[in-house]
Amino acid sequence: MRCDIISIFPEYLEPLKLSLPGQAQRKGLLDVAVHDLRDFSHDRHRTVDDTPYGGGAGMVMKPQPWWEALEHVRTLGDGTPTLIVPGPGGEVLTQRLARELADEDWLIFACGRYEGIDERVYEAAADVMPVRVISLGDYVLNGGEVAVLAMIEAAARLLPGFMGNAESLVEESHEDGLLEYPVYTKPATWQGREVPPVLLSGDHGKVAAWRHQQRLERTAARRPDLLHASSALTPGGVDDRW
Ligand SMILES: N#Cc1c(-c2ccc3ccn(Cc4ccncc4)c3c2)n[nH]c1N
Repeated sequence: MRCDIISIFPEYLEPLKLSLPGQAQRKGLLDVAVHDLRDFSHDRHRTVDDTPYGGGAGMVMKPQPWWEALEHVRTLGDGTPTLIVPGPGGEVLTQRLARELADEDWLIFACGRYEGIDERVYEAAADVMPVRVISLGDYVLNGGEVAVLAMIEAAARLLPGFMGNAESLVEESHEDGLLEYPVYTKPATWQGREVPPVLLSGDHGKVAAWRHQQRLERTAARRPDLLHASSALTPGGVDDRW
């Protein structure tokens, strides 16, 4: 998977060189390139924003730097990329959407700031590539960079060969519609608190049953909205909602 990210704060994306995304890049599973939007603004002050038509507070990101940046990035890869624009008005990122992103060969991420990007950029981009507006959730951020970090990590960890132990992906939260079970490690007693004895029993069937029950109870307590469609309620089922 190739990811090109356009931002006025390229340093915000430095964390992609660390941990899992960094490992994926070293494994050749993920190629990440970051581009400074200001490199595509040609006035003396490298301006990328201006006042909104129709009035109102804040500034809007100018179309010309964005279009020049997108056209430049499009020359860097093979085939047709999908443009992902983080925004509070987008479809909300879910595990299912993360899988869709992981299936893409080439993603361009447009990190907006201020009050957003001139709408004509979305229109012009949609003439030459698929465009998806994606939101992290129903709260407001100041820009798209944090969202892109989350989207790339959520997708990259699903790439075949990315996670050393693919089995660890199976019973994670949201993978089948249930939240994950509680986990414990040494020591067996800590501050007078015991690890549940079943986990020390060596009985894999009982451990599996206990863990499934814990997932059901946790989901009912914290995310009852997930319970209605979870395939995990019918063992062996597949939940295509995620
Ligand atoms: N993904 C995502 C997001 C964002 C988000 C993303 C990109 C930009 C660019 C600019 N802004 C600021 C802004 C613009 C318009 N309305 C409100 C705030 C952004 C917010 N907020 N909340 C999310 N879940």
